[in-house]
Amino acid sequence: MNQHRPNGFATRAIHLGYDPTEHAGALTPPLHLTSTFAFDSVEQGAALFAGERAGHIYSRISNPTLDLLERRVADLEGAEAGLALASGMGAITSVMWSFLSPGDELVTDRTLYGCTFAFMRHGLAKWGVKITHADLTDLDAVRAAMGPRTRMVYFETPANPNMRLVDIAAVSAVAHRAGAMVVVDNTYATPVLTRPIGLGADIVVHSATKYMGGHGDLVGGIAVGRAEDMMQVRVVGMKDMTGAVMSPFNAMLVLRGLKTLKLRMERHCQSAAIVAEMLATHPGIAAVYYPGLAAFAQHALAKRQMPGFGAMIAFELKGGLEAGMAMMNRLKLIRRAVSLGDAESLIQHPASMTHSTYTAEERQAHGISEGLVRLSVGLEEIEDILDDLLQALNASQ
Ligand SMILES: CSC/C=C(/NCc1c(COP(=O)(O)O)cnc(C)c1O)C(=O)O
Repeated sequence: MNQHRPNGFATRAIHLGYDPTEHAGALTPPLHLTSTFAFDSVEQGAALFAGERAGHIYSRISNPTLDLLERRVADLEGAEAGLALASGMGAITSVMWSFLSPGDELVTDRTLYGCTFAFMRHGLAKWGVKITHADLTDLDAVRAAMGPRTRMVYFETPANPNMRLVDIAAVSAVAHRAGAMVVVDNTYATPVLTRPIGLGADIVVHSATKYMGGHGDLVGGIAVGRAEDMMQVRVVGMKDMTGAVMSPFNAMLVLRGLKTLKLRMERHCQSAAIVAEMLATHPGIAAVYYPGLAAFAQHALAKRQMPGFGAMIAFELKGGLEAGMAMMNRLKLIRRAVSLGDAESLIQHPASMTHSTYTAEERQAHGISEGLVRLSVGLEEIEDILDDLLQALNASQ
């Protein structure tokens, strides 16, 4: 991950787009806690509404604190423009509503975060969008899934919860040949480890709740892409259809999180690699899914697509669901909680929690086993993380 170059990632994450001399010398950007903006004149207000002048009208449309966050995240992702939203689901739904209409088709991977899966199956499908799940690791399957009305290909890489990877460049080439746009949920990797725009994606979405905020103290979402696409999501999907706007206060917290994102990801990845190696050799473990392990089915793609392998690990115990739940209940330091990407290590059971939106049959069909355990490796001392996992694992031996 050593991408040092003038104005490198960490430098831009701290400085891009803000000059203290333009704000009374304030080192940190001002927080614009305002719902609305006053006009010099009725004519100026009318010109702003007509789009004839640039400026702020109302904080459900835009806000100066959000502006800075949007510019910074777009830059870090290598995109033209960005949009800050109330949550990851706010970002995902605002993008989908902006570009999909009844009769359109959406091709998506076999593994998705539970609420994304539910939105597609029980939201979009109800409004006449055809959802096709395909194995996006098989390019022939992607080609076969593309139809005359396929408008969008959507996937997560690595995917929540079983760590499936998708070859962004390869799938984007197939999708673009078929006239479809590519939307990638980059929550698990972050732009530190993967920048899908540079690999062919048209739009990237994030749950900023996770690594970008990084401290478990906010819910937020991000979308980045071409300027005209982001304007479409801003004025159609977000402003009118979901209203899923980020608060300026949360934008300030995400701006603060971004300053240490690269530093935190380096530590997260370092610790996760050690934990994954321990799990892979522990007698009580039946399977470990971590892109950085040589035994990981898509390790070659992981090495090609990711300079670091992230901090999410999925694994199964030999005693299945019962052993997994007993182990999780014996943990003392690692918190039993959903969400991920926090300073605190978090562990949860997808089948009964984050992916309980799937039926048991759907989970089986989508590669989410009943006994799967998902671990978000935090920033505690690695010795303490290992001690907690080992005491919980060994008690069952
Ligand atoms: C109730 S479960 C807690 C949330 C979890 N995930 C969220 C998530 C979202 C949606 O992001 P928000 O709307 O900010 O939660 C989008 N994309 C991905 C890959 C995600 O993991 C979770 O614990 O897996």
